Amino acid sequence: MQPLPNMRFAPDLLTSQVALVTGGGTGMGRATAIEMARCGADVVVLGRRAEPIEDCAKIIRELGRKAVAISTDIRLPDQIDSAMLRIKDEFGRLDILVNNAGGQFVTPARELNNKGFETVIRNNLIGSWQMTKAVADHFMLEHGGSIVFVTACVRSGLSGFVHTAAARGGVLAMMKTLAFEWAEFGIRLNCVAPGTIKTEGMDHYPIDPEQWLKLNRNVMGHMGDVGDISAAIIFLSSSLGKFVTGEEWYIDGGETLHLAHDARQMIDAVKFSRREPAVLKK
Ligand SMILES: CCCCC/C=C/C(=O)SCCNC(=O)CCNC(=O)[C@H](O)C(C)(C)COP(=O)(O)OP(=O)(O)OC[C@H]1O[C@@H](n2cnc3c(N)ncnc32)[C@H](O)[C@@H]1OP(=O)(O)O
Ligand SMILES: NC(=O)C1=CN([C@@H]2O[C@H](COP(=O)(O)OP(=O)(O)OC[C@H]3O[C@@H](n4cnc5c(N)ncnc54)[C@H](OP(=O)(O)O)[C@@H]3O)[C@@H](O)[C@H]2O)C=CC1
Repeated sequence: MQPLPNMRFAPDLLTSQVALVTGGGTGMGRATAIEMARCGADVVVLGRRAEPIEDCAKIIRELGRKAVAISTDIRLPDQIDSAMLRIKDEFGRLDILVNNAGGQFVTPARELNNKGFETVIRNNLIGSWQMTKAVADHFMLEHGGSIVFVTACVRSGLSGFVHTAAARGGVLAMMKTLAFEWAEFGIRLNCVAPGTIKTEGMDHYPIDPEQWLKLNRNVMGHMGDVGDISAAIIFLSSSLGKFVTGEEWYIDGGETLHLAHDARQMIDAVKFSRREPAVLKK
């Protein structure tokens, strides 16, 4: 597990709020769940494996907040319904949903079969929809709330990840649609799109952090940390973001600035091309 980032917000920012973080046992979800508790929220930590979510809930309880860990697969509606009933029972309300759970694998599109594509769509798009709809039906259409989706930087596609590019693009369009439809119920929805963030999730990828840096070319020259993402999520979830809805926020260390043309290269191509282009050599 990574060390926790320093506290960034006022300790009463989320007082009286109940938050649910999917994928809350590890990585960015864990950091967000714990930071929300430090800001005064009670927290539901959700994920499939019991151990990481229980561990996170224990840390939150040690901070003096109420926390429950609920083992749930966001792809399974029956499990989601049970989770909602448990939350109603334990807390009576839910003010914040962070749709952070997700994952994918790297593959060229030509080698991806239909089952693999559907697997990632089910996890990263349909899972987020099911959680969002359940939370709205059970809680937020009645008393309002805030929903943040953790997506990815897919504005220009994402080579090697066609499945997740499609899923995250779908989440963005869904989020904007719901932000319009549900504004009248006091529900705000936004996306946070991380660039390359150092988490245990990265261990699933066949590449070390130094290689990642060469590939993603962010202008800061280092990976982000979980606190960079939790800070953005908490800003949007809390009263600090009360006038923000339907937005997508790239937290990527300037990774996507490379989409722009660098005219300095006309003057001195060698001096200014500081990094290798992100082309995977065969
Ligand atoms: C967004 C891009 C930015 C770059 C960096 C991003 C980093 C992160 O997001 S890190 C944090 C997220 N964590 C992960 O990504 C975790 C790693 N991935 C997974 O755990 C899994 O791949 C999964 C969650 C996406 C799917 O798991 P599961 O539902 O258990 O699916 P199966 O393993 O049963 O596979 C079903 C089906 O999918 C195809 N498939 C799975 N893995 C691969 C693979 N490595 N290569 C090609 N195809 C794969 C395949 O069709 C599988 O069916 P079978 O062949 O019958 O097993
Ligand atoms: N790290 C990065 O650079 C980037 C990450 N992202 C996305 O950000 C999010 C957080 O990633 P990160 O913290 O790095 O990685 P992690 O792998 O640490 O977090 C993913 C979490 O999601 C949970 N999860 C996955 N599938 C399901 C499911 N079907 N039901 C319930 N929980 C599930 C996992 O727990 P369990 O397996 O126990 O269910 C795990 O705790 C993910 O959606 C990821 O794809 C996007 C861009 C870049």
